Amino acid sequence: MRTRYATNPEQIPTFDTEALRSHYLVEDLFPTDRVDTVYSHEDRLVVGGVAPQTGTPVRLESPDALRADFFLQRREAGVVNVGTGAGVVDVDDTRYELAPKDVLYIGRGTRNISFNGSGEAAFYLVSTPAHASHPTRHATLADATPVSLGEQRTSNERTIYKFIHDEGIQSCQLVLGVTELAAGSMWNTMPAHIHDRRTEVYLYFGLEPDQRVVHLMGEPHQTRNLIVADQQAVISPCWSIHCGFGTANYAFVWAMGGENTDYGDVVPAPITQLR
Ligand SMILES: O=C(O)C(=O)C[C@H](O)C(=O)CO
Ligand SMILES: [Zn+2]
Repeated sequence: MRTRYATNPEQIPTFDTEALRSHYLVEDLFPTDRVDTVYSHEDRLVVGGVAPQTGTPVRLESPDALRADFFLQRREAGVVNVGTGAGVVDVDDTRYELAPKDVLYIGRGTRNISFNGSGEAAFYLVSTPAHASHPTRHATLADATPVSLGEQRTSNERTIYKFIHDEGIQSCQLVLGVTELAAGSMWNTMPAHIHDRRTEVYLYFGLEPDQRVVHLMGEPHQTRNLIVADQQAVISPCWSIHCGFGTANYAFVWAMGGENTDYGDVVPAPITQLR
């Protein structure tokens, strides 16, 4: 398990490109037949990934840093298949087949979780501390709450699929969904926003290997950029905007943890005030 400590917006002017990347960008998150995890001290979010290849079940072990008997002893998790084909997640005695972009919410107290696939599935995991146990739920894009935003004129036409939120799959604090950009639209989350009560992580996927997303972060009056490749994540502290534009089409998983599960609890960062 890798660790990322929390940062303060006053540090941003002192960070060069490498410092920005080492604090906020998560690379190499999908090793073959092994689960990798990153523990962020921003709201204690854990992100993880695995690309199961051989058909052998890959078990989610509890890293020492959690000091737990099993990974979800005091946590809940959302899993999204960000690969190109189906894969299987075994949760205790139940088997879930996840098509690309399917989501599985796994409640606190679940002891045994393993990932199976033969090369096409890639499982992304986001976990937050949990004080109660909610039922495990599998959902497809068709089950999610879709919200259409943006327009072609501003190159930000997109559909936001909300899966885990206060009016969808119930959780303690995890909020999670998937956003798809319309063909020809490049901007996500523009106009941007911040949410002081929640940390957010974006995981970009479905981007061709030779293309990139330019992700903007920082306080609205002091922005920076990170150049992000396919299947890489960006940690966004509560004081930071999080938006980006791709050099080609892409999708992303957004996931939050913190004070509430109210998707709408955001403060807009108007385009004209960005610097
Ligand atoms: O394109 C968008 O706009 C988003 O997907 C925004 C995210 O859902 C988000 O940042 C939620 O706080
Ligand atoms: Zn947000």
